[in-house]
Amino acid sequence: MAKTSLDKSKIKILLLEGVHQSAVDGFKAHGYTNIEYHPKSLSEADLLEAISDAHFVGLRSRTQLTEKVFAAAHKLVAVGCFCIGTNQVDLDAALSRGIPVFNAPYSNTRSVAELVLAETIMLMRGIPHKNSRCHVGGWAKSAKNSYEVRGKKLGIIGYGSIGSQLSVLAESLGMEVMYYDVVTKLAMGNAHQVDSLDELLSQADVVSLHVPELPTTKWMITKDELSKMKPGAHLINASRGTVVVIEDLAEALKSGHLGGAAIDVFPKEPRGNDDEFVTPLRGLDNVILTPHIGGSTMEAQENIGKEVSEKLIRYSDNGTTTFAVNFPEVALPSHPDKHRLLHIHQNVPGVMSEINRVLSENGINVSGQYLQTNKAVGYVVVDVDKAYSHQALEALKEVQATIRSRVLF
Ligand SMILES: NC(=O)c1ccc[n+]([C@@H]2O[C@H](COP(=O)([O-])OP(=O)(O)OC[C@H]3O[C@@H](n4cnc5c(N)ncnc54)[C@H](O)[C@@H]3O)[C@@H](O)[C@H]2O)c1
Ligand SMILES: O=C(O)[C@H](O)COP(=O)(O)O
Repeated sequence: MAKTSLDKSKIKILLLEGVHQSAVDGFKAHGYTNIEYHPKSLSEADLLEAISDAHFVGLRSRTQLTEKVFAAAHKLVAVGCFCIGTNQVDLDAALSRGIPVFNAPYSNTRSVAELVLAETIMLMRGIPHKNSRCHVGGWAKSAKNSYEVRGKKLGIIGYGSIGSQLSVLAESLGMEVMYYDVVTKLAMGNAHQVDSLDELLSQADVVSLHVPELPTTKWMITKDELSKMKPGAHLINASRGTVVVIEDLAEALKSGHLGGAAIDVFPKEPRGNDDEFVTPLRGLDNVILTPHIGGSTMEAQENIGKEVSEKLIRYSDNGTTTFAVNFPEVALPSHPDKHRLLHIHQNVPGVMSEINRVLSENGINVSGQYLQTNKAVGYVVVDVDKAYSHQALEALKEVQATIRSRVLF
């Protein structure tokens, strides 16, 4: 008799880095009960073991999914980044194995923008120093180097989801906003785009970084860029730790060239809350240090948990890949009364005709077919009568250039 439902208890979901309970609830509500949950990231050795029989993995910014890890993940079907950044995942290694990667591109953007706005005010008022004096019994009551943000210049590097929201919030406080981006971006309110990074650095009272980690943003801010900032200006980085050469920043702060900094992300971050945090910025009382919590609010984490688990569940149940960051995007209708075959192959000429040939040679009637490709990979979805799905899957496996195929009941 044809199988009509998948045994979801056999599908292992590996959740790392304390992703929100909303993700666990989402999986369970859809019948996925085999969930291995870890409140922090795993060492590489533990990760290799845990992922070896996992079908889905959910992680945040700390876990590195390298080529080596993918090579050990023999059953992996999809990856969920429960955050914005996907730089911790080797997206090409995933793609070459037919593994889509999903993320949550918007859910924590407001949280980051709010934090940066607050830090802008704190830095302009010299609060880090005043706060630390009070904590040791001092009393630094003074207006020296303490300014309103109204009328001051905020320079935003990277005017995407976070940068543009920050722009609106900062303007509501009367700040003049300028931004630098490699793409021409529509200005929010009265903000204006500048032509070069140098132009922004030389004018802004506060510079805030909101670029993704890319080869082109790696070590984007070195002592050269810092030296171009106005004396007494402040730097905020809540993007990625590899964007700023942290030793150079420490020097610029110690020399007094910069007035202060607020740093949320670091080239080296501890694996969990029990590990020591080491940075040359420790002990500088004009610096706000936060443990990569720009997006860590209850609202953001709950929303991210729901959003990414939904994307993984939709892919698992129905094959839909919309909003995958590395994979051909296919939005699929439900498939009542049919079985659905998913076929992922290298994107070379002739695969579609071969698929249709093997299906027709096996006498399989196709009731729906969907295709999308990107540069490297093609993704074909075929709906067939239930009685034929096993035979069709075997036939599809014979197609040359197949990376993987599976059936949804
Ligand atoms: N601290 C945290 O907890 C936290 C939370 C969320 C996101 N982030 C980080 O913030 C980054 C930005 O988030 P987003 O949602 O605004 O991303 P986004 O993709 O919406 O925007 C990024 C912008 O940077 C621009 N850009 C790319 N390269 C550039 C360059 N060399 N110079 C100038 N501009 C450049 C892009 O054109 C884009 O407009 C994420 O990639 C992530 O790494 C950190
Ligand atoms: O990319 C992101 O969304 C942020 O860096 C947040 O990462 P986290 O989930 O590890 O806090």
